[in-house]
Amino acid sequence: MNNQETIRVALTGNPNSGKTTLFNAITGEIAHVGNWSGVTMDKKAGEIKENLNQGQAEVTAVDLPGAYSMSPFTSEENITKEFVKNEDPDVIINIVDATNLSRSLFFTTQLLELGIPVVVALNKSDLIAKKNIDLDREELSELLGCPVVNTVATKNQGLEDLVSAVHEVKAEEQAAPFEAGDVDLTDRSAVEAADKRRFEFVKSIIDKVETREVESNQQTIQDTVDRVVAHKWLGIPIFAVIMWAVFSLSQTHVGPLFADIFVGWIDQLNAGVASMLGDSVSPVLRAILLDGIIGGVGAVVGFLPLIMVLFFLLALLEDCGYMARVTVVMDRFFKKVGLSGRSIIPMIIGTGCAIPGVMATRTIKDKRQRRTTAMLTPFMPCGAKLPVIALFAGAFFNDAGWVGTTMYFLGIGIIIIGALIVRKITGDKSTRSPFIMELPEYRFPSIKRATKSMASRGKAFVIKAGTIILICNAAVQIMQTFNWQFEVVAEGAQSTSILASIASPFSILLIPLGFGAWQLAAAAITGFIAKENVVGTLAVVYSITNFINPEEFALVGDGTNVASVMGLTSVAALAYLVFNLFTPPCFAAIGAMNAELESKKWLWGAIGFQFSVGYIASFLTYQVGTLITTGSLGTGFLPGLIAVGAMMSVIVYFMTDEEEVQSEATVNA
Ligand SMILES: Nc1nc2c(ncn2[C@@H]2O[C@H](COP(=O)(O)OP(=O)(O)OP(=O)(O)O)[C@@H](O)[C@H]2O)c(=O)[nH]1
Ligand SMILES: [Mg+2]
Repeated sequence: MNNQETIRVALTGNPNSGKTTLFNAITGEIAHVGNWSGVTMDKKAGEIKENLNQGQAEVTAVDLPGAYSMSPFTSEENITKEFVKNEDPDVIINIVDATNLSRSLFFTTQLLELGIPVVVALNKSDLIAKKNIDLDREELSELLGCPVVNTVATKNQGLEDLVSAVHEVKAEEQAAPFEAGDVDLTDRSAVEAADKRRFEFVKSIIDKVETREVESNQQTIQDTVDRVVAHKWLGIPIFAVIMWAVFSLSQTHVGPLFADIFVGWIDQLNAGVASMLGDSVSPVLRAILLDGIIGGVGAVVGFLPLIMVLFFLLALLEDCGYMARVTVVMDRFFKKVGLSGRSIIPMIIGTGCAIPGVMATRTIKDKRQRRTTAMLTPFMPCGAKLPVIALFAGAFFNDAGWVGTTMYFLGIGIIIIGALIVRKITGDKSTRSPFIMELPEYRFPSIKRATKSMASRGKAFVIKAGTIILICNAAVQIMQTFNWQFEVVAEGAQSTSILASIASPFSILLIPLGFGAWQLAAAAITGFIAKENVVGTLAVVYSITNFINPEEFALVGDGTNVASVMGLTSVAALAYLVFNLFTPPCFAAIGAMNAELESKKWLWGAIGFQFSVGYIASFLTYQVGTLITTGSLGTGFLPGLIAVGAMMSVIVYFMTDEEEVQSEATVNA
């Protein structure tokens, strides 16, 4: 083999076997790892680190989505299948979960039939002893006819051996231990018969190389925990309590301590720039710089510590294996409303950011389920919405942890109702594909992994604040400073500014929701560019530089003036929060929806639906809330009722539209 050439290595294996972890370990990249199946959606390439490679030919590794077999099943498995078949890698590293051999070797034997040299990485080999499994690695290597290397990807163990095995086999001929022979792939029963023979072959290997003790103590404990945590009813209140704890910790206890320091810095920066500018610059420019850019961005960035604490805690929950249990609890409800259990993963990813969440719907085979999931995923409150939640919980509700928790559960509730409505609209003809979520073992969560996950999300947040949020705040400040004749608006005549005149017509629509002020409408509108903008714009339009009170070590609470400046009742504030969280997501997420929905009709339907849902939920929050707290209905009840009624009738009209159902039926026929 020519030493100058690059060797292309494909990393393949079952979902959750540790492909991405291994990929990161050998290349030094930082692709996303998650403790459940289906995390990687697309292939990703990277160079293997020098020190592992001992000066041999360069090696490019490609991380692929997990697959159980070579037969096309869902689209992410297709990526794997197509890559292996078309791109003809020089070597395949098959990552096998050493604790789950019986499920993995089926795919391994298929890979060995391709005529491409294979190296098996027996990953997670640290867990073998813990689970009282005995594996004869040499025997396995003999029976498969390919090198088998023990690895622990999380601890960088076995990587040198793995890479040198790759160099050893790269030009080797390997004989497949099992040949399926010529199978007519269109003949279902022939394929099934071939699969059966393969399973028997795999079983014969397992019998020879593996001995398992029946059930370890640890597994029994794990089962007991699962019986409670993943219980069909108990699981929900447990989830609620855990989310509440996460919000309370990040928002009331730990987060504000860091936020305080942060806000101190922003204050200093503001003062520093102010004195630097002196009186030399015009007051308009001064306002744009200090109030618009530093004030607006600072108001958003001030929430960064809170969000990082929250992300850290969520990463811990994911890493210890708890989040996978939540999917089991939710699966029951999702199946009932015509979604697949697979829909849960996009939604959990969506709690970080709706864009990768929507993209993750690609793993759903059924088109209708995929589209429904893509249009409903943005209802999960994403990271960008957290500052908005934090601001309103702080300013109006004394940092209560229930505010965030309620928003999460409201999101889940809307998704379930939304799924029902979409099913009714499209007519449910699809078969329910079975969803097997392999529950990962509980384990002690890694502080390091959680820190990394937090840091990468924090970094994305800061980059966004320094770019798009900054530009928006500057624009908002300018539009607020000038009127259409480009004259500086006078004190007291703020309603003549460009911003006010654009936002005012919209604010009329918002009167029945309890917040018909142009400032609030403007913040909601900029929120469509990025949801953090809601906070930034509010800071600019109300000239509040900090939402976090440095003196009190806390978010703005009772004592401060944010609530009174906005002139909202608590109920109206809650309605405003609901409106911002549950109307359509930011434009970037809408772009992702467009890509996954693959239909303009679905896209506009989805946006219309999201807007109606947000409006109706907000209307109900304000009107019912006002009725309960004051004994009478809020302002604009009647026009609001008419608007809500109109939206609902459009939805109901589509739900009962026979033609729609028929066209679906012909497609299925
Ligand atoms: N104990 C142990 N855990 C591991 C090891 N390698 C990976 N893991 C864990 O296994 C889980 C799955 O890892 P990923 O790298 O995301 O798995 P993947 O194969 O890329 O999964 P998909 O992309 O979903 O197909 C993560 O929680 C890892 O921390 C290992 O060697 N030992
Ligand atoms: Mg992966």
